This record gives sequence, C-alpha cells and structure tokens, in this order.
Amino acid sequence: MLHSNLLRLVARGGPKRWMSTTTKLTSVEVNDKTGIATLTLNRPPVNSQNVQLLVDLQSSIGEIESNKSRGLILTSACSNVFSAGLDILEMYNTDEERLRTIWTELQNAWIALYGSSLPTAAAINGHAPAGGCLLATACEYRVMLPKRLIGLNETQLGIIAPKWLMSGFLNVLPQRVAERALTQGRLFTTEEALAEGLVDEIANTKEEALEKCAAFIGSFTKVNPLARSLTKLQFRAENIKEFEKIRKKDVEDFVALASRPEVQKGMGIYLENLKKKSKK
Ligand SMILES: CCCCCCCCCC/C=C\CC(=O)SCCNC(=O)CCNC(=O)[C@H](O)C(C)(C)COP(=O)(O)OP(=O)(O)OC[C@H]1O[C@@H](n2cnc3c(N)ncnc32)[C@H](O)[C@@H]1OP(=O)(O)O
Repeated sequence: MLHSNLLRLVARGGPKRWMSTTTKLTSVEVNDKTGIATLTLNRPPVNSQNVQLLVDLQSSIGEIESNKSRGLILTSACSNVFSAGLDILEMYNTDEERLRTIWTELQNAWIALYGSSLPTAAAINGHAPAGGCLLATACEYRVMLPKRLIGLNETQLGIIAPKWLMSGFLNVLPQRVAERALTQGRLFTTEEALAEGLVDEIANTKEEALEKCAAFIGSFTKVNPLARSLTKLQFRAENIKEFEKIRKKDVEDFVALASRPEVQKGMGIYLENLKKKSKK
C-alpha cells in the first residue's frame, strides 16, 4: 500500500532528476525515489522512426542500463501518437545505402529493447501502428489510453513483417489470433487489444499509464534482479538466437524489397493519402 502510494505520488510530480543526455529525439528522466527511468520518444508530430530517432533510442536504452535504473518505461511526447512506425518519407526515393542503415538501426533498436535485462513497460499514450507496435511489444507490459489503435498493419501496406518483427506480438497473443491479425494487417482498438491480451491495462491519462507501468516494475521489488533478468532472457533467447542468425540477410531482403519500383510507387501513394487525410 505504502509502496503503491509512493509510486503514485512520484508519478504525479514528486522529486525527479533529469539525467544528462546527449540525444535529441529521445529524453530520459529517472525518478529519484523509485529509480525507474522514463524514456520519451520526442519527434513530433507522430514519432515516425527515422534513423536519428532509432539511434537516439538505442543510446537512451544504453544510458538507462548503465545507470542501473530499476526499470524502463517507454512513452511518447506526442499528444495522440505513441509512434507511427518507420518514417516512410525517409524510405521513399532514397538510395540502397540509406535503406540499409534504416533497417539496421531498426533491428538494433528492437534488440536493445527486446533483449534488455531491465523490467520494461510501455505507456502507450497514442496510436501504435507497425513499428510503434513493434516497440510496445518489445516491452514486458503495456498500458494504453482508450480509443487508440495498435497492431502490425504491414500486409495492409502490401509488405511482409519478418519473423523477428512479429516476435513480441507472438509472445503476447495466442498463435491463432496473431496469425489472423497479421494476415489481415489488423489494427486493434485499445479495448480489443485488452480483450485479446495485446495490452495489459487501460489508463485514462498518460500520467495514469505511467503510474500503472511504474506499479508493474515495482512488482519486482522483492525479486532478485539477476534471477529475474536471466529468467526473462531465457524466455526470449530462442527468438534472439533466430534473429541473430538471419539479421544480415534480413537487411539485404529489406533493401531489395523496399527498392523495388512497385514498392516505391506504393509508398508514394501511401504518403500522398496520409497527407491528404491530414489536410482534411
Ligand atoms: C509503406 C511501405 C514500406 C515498404 C518497406 C518494406 C518494409 C517491410 C517490413 C515493414 C516493417 C515496418 C514498417 C513500418 O513501420 S511502415 C510505417 C507504417 N505506419 C503506418 O502505416 C502509420 C501511418 N500513419 C497513420 O496512420 C497516422 O498518421 C496515425 C499514426 C494514426 C496518426 O494520425 P494523426 O491523425 O494523429 O496524424 P496524421 O495527420 O495522419 O499525420 C501527421 C503527419 O505525419 C505524417 N506521417 C504519419 N505517419 C507517418 C509515417 N509513418 N512516416 C512518415 N510520415 C508520417 C503525415 O503524413 C502527416 O504529415 P503532414 O502533416 O501532412 O506533412
């Protein structure tokens, strides 16, 4: 009781310490009382994942791990979007080297989060399609605001999510639900996501989501951290091993797919539609 009250007080603006950070598109704030770090994605308007954001994310995860924080909460500074996934503008009309860098940094960011030994939770304070869902499902716990969307919608875009990218999704959903959702490219509403187990709790505000994430991380207070992290990593080891085997080929597959003229054309149309929609 005392512990959860303390977490609530602290999440509402108790003593906080800003860590020195050299990154710009992510920020890290460690709560002095709980030792929990909040990592915020800050690339308005939708936290689309360009190379810089992915590199900054890795650097912030590294910073949190080396500062021995008790856990990591991932959230967004954007008011209605957790992350819109990969920055399509960056993938459009570019060269192979850039595509190689984008995919390599997405892989690096995913493995840094998925393989982190710390307790991790996502306070999903907005929509989380595609790469946004990837980051959320790399965490161990998800709390989401009502009436937002989350899922891997790749097939809706005519593209295929590789196996590693589905790992987190497959960790939390029954195989049958995951297969159907992935083949349909389904985006779940928050309420549907809760019913299926894709998210763990709903919160009405970002502050409440942060509190609930902190309470999840607080649930490990009495567990030996080494035993906890080794147990977590045992659950994830098979996926990580499979990923390591194919990661180089996966980059080349992505570059070949994303540079195909018909895929580039599709991206152009998709971007145009996004822009038309946002002007309405
Ligand atoms: C697409 C082909 C890729 C082919 C490559 C092969 C890849 C294989 C494996 C794929 C793995 C991961 C893929 C991805 O992550 S692809 C990204 C998929 N993301 C989406 O489909 C989400 C698109 N965005 C939205 O649906 C909505 O923006 C939103 C997130 C629901 C938010 O809605 P909103 O109303 O709050 O904001 P909106 O007005 O739509 O957008 C504001 C501006 O942001 C621009 N924008 C949105 N999303 C992206 C994006 N992903 N990349 C770049 N830019 C984006 C949007 O165009 C608006 O711009 P502007 O203000 O008009 O200039």
